[in-house]
Amino acid sequence: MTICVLQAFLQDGHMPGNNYNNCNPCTPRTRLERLLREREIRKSIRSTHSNEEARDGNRQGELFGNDTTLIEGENLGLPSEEETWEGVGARAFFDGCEKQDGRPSKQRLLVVANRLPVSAVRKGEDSWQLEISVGGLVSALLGVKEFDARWIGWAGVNVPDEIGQKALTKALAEKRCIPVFLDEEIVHQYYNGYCNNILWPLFHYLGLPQEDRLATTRSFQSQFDAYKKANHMFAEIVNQHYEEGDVVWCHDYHLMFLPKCLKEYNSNMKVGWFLHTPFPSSEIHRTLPSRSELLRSVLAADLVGFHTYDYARHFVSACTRILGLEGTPEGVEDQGRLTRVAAFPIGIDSERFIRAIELPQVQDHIKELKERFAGRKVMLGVDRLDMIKGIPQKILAFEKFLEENPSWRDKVVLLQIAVPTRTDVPEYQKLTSQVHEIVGRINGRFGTLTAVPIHHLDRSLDFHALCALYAVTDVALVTSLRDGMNLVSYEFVACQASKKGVLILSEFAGAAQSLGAGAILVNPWNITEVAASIGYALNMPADEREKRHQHNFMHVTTHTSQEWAATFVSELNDTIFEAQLRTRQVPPFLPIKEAVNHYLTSNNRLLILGFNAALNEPVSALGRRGDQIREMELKLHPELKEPLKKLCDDPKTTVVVLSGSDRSVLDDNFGEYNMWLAAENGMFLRLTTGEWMTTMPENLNMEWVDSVKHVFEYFTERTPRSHFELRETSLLWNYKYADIEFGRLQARDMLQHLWTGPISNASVDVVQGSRSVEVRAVGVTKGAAIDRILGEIVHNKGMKAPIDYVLCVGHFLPKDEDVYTFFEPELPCEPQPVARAVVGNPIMPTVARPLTSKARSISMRLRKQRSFAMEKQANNHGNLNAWRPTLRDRMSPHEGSSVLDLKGDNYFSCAVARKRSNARYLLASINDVVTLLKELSESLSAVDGTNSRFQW
Ligand SMILES: O=P(O)(O)OC[C@H]1O[C@H](O[C@H]2O[C@H](CO)[C@@H](O)[C@H](O)[C@H]2O)[C@H](O)[C@@H](O)[C@@H]1O
Ligand SMILES: O=c1ccn([C@@H]2O[C@H](COP(=O)(O)OP(=O)(O)O)[C@@H](O)[C@H]2O)c(=O)[nH]1
Repeated sequence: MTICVLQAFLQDGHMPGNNYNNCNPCTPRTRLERLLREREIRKSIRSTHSNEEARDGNRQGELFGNDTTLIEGENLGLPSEEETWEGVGARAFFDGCEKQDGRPSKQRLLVVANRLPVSAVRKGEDSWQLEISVGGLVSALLGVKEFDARWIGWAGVNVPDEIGQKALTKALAEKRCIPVFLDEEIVHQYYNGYCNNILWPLFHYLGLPQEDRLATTRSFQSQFDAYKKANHMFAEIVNQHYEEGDVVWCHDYHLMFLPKCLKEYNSNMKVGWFLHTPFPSSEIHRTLPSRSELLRSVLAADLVGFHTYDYARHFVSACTRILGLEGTPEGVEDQGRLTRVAAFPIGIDSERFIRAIELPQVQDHIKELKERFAGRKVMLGVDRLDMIKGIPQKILAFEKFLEENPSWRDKVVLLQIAVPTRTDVPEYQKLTSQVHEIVGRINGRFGTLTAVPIHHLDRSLDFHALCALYAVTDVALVTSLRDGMNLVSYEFVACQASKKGVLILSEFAGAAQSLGAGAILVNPWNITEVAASIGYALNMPADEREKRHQHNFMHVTTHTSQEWAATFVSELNDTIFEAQLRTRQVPPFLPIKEAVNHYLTSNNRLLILGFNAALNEPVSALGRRGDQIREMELKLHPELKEPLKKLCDDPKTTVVVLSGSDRSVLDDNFGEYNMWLAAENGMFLRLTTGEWMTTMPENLNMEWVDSVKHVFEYFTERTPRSHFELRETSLLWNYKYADIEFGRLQARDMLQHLWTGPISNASVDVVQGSRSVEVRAVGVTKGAAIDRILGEIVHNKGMKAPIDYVLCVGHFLPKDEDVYTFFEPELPCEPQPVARAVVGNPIMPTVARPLTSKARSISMRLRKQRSFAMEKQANNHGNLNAWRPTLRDRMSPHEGSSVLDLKGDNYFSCAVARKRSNARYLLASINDVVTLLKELSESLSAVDGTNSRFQW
């Protein structure tokens, strides 16, 4: 559904379907407008659909098996092959998205999760019995019916033989399931080892196992290798079944590597990843040896989802702190690519539970239970037997309650369903014994000949028995030490329409964020508090129970699993739609070959190169800590030394390094080359064989320096690992080595002060970098300086032929991007007025000398030519496109010899590692700059000896 709507957007920018356009003519423009519109459509489809269902006699109830054992032909809630379409009433919304038979097609969805919704039990060489798997992930996804879904996963069993694999594949196909066959060794290392012994406890704040507690001979590394291998096996099966346009939805911590594998196979695949567990604070995640690799793999997805905002925030923070990437309110950005990160709280198929309570077999169960526990209040715990569920803590709190409230001892019973899980992992085996021991002790202590206070079951219940239990419960006790969401709490609420029992809920379960107002929230580690809450719940007056229940019931019935899945998929589609929009605004990558060819065929070339983040040595990925002294100095990339030398020595090439850095930094790095250095955004200029001179405008006001210095000192003192540079014409405060979040907060404060405080009236420009704040004299930009620099170069070289090739490469601040547009005829650009510098300026270096008058006159000529071009453009304002002046037009030699002779294709402006830019092209990283300059220099060697057309 969603994909059809969005595809139609992409094609013509209009919502498909006349009906829709008639009722609301506005076309959604923003992301939020689009998502709201989609939600409206979904609601409308759903209400039509449920009316039809009511008319047809409620089909959904039949879709779900009544027992945990399924025999062939029974359905799972996933529609069968024939049932891929429902909701005839939706047709109006699907014009242009119809199948050949006239029915709208549903969004195809590949759900990839470690565990299939069924586990297989072998009954013979080629016969299998399928049982519903237990766990929140399965329960939630079975409720999702709006998609043409297939489920890819492990069937929970080792099938070494081909006959068995074929038969199981066939049996699963009927349930729209596709198996991934993992052998025993992989399961042991990947599932029991890396997933359940490392990631699971870590993500639930239980820490990493000590290396000596990892299964004897198995090291962390071999488990991680198995994890990656298993993820590749999942990817292989996805690739086999993938069809263009499919949404691939990867689930959980088992498959953190999968998004990367899938994108490597097909970068156009729409990939979402959702985590069902908590994502811990970055301080916990950073203890994981494979922390960066896992984060990067997940970031390959288009959309990353979590149950709560907290988990999403932790993830973004881990990416910022561990990978050094940019976290934004939308997600995580890496070199212009955005991975959207958001919270999508899961829900349940509440209708299914509400309807189940009315079924005769459930009513029978309810009757039986009521009789069995007559005269006693029923307390209930339903959990997998997992250490995160806090079962021992729960039982101990119950013991404390009985101890302190003797009058309740024969009036209350705790039913604890503890579903065995991950039984091959030693920690889980230990937990089973521990729980048995505590239950035995308490029953021994408070039991009588005819009754015990705790009924503990080490098994799962079928759906109807579970619903009956939920319905007769007075107090549900969820004491998870950490829990991604906890659907048991939702299911309990859904089954309590008549009883309106009380929910005691751990504040460490994701569900606490949604059901917190109606439940009694507890800290499960505080046994005294939980015991007191039990007393409070058992004694709660009816009107309070009613109010609390209504609050929770409303949430559970509106935030369903259907809504959850539809929202996730809808956002995933929209994320891709937005990325496409963004891509259209992003310049293309530099065609290096073309740039080299034009370089070779030109006679007078000018290379303008930025330094910071364009030519410097990037910090190695492995050693990347970003906080060490050795990384703080700007150093020319070692691989650039040779090519740069060659380019500088070429008589037909002039190289200028144009940087914000001060003169000493440029002297240190480039002093040995035959090139021009333009320091402090072009305020100082020197040919490396000569002295520094200044191009600084004479009326530059620098009175603000002391006040700004004072502000920068203040923030530097209070922001560890930040530093500031006092340059001649600007001050730069840099926090790239500081704690990134703290640095950002400090920068916000600083900017606020600079923009609105006493300095706001000074003639300064405050320039915000990604991890810096710079204050410059007003009007100082690289673009403004280039005019004067060119004037000096042209004069100095006594240039005879015009410059017929310009390559301008840098990671420039947006403010300095006017350097790209300087050479562009189409874009307006205001050069700064040029005037002689004042040598006596308080912060002027004594060694710098002003521009020569000849250079100034050339620079003036350049500027005149520019305004002539712009005038021409302005005169054509009726039809701007009718006359587009080329640089040749602009620089036509009506004042003597021409300076520039650029056709559009001889000008290559290029932004490094930026997502949006006024440059014509992009280079992804410094490494690409290295490749480019190497190729240019090598091309010179290839044509060595042909330089006789020397034109200078
Ligand atoms: O498949 P198993 O290893 O036997 O484990 C069962 C599932 O446990 C986890 O469930 C989580 O998902 C629930 C729904 O989002 C959530 O409510 C709960 O808090 C989580 O613990 C696990 O994440 C699943 O992958 C397992 O299948
Ligand atoms: O005997 C049982 C006990 C539990 N469940 C289901 O197991 C899921 C547990 O999900 P939850 O989110 O609470 O925790 P998880 O086990 O996924 O960590 C719920 O949907 C329960 O209905 C079940 O089917 N049979």
